[in-house]
Amino acid sequence: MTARVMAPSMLPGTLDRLRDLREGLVANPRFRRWAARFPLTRPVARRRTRALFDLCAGFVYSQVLLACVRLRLCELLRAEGAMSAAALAPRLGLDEAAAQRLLGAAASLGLVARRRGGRFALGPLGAALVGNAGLVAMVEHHAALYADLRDPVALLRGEGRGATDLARLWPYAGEARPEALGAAEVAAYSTLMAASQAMIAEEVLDVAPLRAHRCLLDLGGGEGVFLAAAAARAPHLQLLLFDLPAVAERARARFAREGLGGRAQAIGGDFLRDPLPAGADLISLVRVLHDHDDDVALAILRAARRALPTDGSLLLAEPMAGTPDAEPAGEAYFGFYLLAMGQGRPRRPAEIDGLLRAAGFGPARLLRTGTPLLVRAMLARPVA
Ligand SMILES: CC(C)=CCC/C(C)=C/CC/C(C)=C/C=C/C(C)=C/C=C/C=C(C)/C=C/C=C(C)/C=C/C=C(C)/C=C/CC(C)(C)O
Ligand SMILES: C[S@@+](CC[C@H](N)C(=O)[O-])C[C@H]1O[C@@H](n2cnc3c(N)ncnc32)[C@H](O)[C@@H]1O
Repeated sequence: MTARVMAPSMLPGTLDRLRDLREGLVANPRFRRWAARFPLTRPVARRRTRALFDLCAGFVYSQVLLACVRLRLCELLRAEGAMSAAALAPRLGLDEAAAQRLLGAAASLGLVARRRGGRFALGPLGAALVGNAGLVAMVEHHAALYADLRDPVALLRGEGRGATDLARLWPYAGEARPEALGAAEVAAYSTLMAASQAMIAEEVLDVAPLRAHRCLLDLGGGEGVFLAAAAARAPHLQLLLFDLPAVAERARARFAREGLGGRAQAIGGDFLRDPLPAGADLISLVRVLHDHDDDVALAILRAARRALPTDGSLLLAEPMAGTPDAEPAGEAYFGFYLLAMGQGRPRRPAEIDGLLRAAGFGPARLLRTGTPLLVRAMLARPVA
């Protein structure tokens, strides 16, 4: 018998068949009982049981986190050092047994850490929460998402579309005339975006080609936190922001507060109907495209293309689907978040590239951001 080298094109199909065979075995309860006892398969069985348990229980873990955030537990431990449950209880407004229960749960999740003498200190994950106002604001606002996800199948079937808590938070979603939104309607989401922008602006600006451009237009730029961070890095850069009138007003106030009035201009309008300001040779779309269905996303990119000179660039930055090692963040978290919001979807870089080409851009380059789970970035140039 002659040995045959497997052609590379056969490999994926063969691997898929082997995986199907394995999952077919796991789907058999008798095999699962055997594999949990057999020494060679037991470690894998335990790992998978743990993974499935975490999937079942994830919403409880999130509520433990919410309790810690609401009670400002991590800030307290940071300020005062390790403390016992008895000492922490009155500071948290809990009785000692409840404090002990919360601290035990938080320790099991890495938010706090057990110390000698029954005391608790900051844990590795709790430490990363301290001073991260954007993350704390995100955790707090998950109360709305939590309510909307109560019946995920109804959500998938489009029942109650437009009547979710998240649709109320993001009133431009599904709104025919978003430019008519008033100051009170844009305040909550603009504040949330401004607080969480700090987490991603530096990641994006680390890879943005600011030095190669004269004037940056941030489309859907919110309150201007991204542009203010760009201004600090690139003193030569002129800055333009375009957003809904009530949001642009908030950006104007921020630019004035931060002494950027001379360099930064905020223009109000609807990027789907109004002409975009001229003069920018770099346009950024930060956390904007995934908010919109494909037809609208394409219209935004076409508007950006029309506003750019042929030697200009488009910088697109947002969390994306299919990010290696962060797949659930894109597909599960942002997929269901945007479903609850009522429009948009997370896209893979190749899908964004397809939209960019249809809008008149050349092939896009994926830039290497430091934390791709939080934000990825792509750069494209117009085709002449
Ligand atoms: C010091 C020694 C000796 C050793 C140290 C070991 C070591 C290297 C430790 C690492 C320490 C470190 C640097 C930790 C850093 C941790 C960080 C930065 C954690 C950050 C976590 C960020 C999270 C979890 C962010 C979550 C973001 C969310 C949920 C964002 C949601 C965004 C939404 C909903 C946006 C909505 C907008 C819309 C509508 C979709 O357009
Ligand atoms: C998810 S927020 C992102 C804000 C900011 N780029 C950031 O990352 O913090 C999307 C922004 O797009 C703006 N926006 C939505 N629809 C718009 C439209 N039709 N015209 C102009 N801006 C719009 C919203 O007001 C909001 O500020």
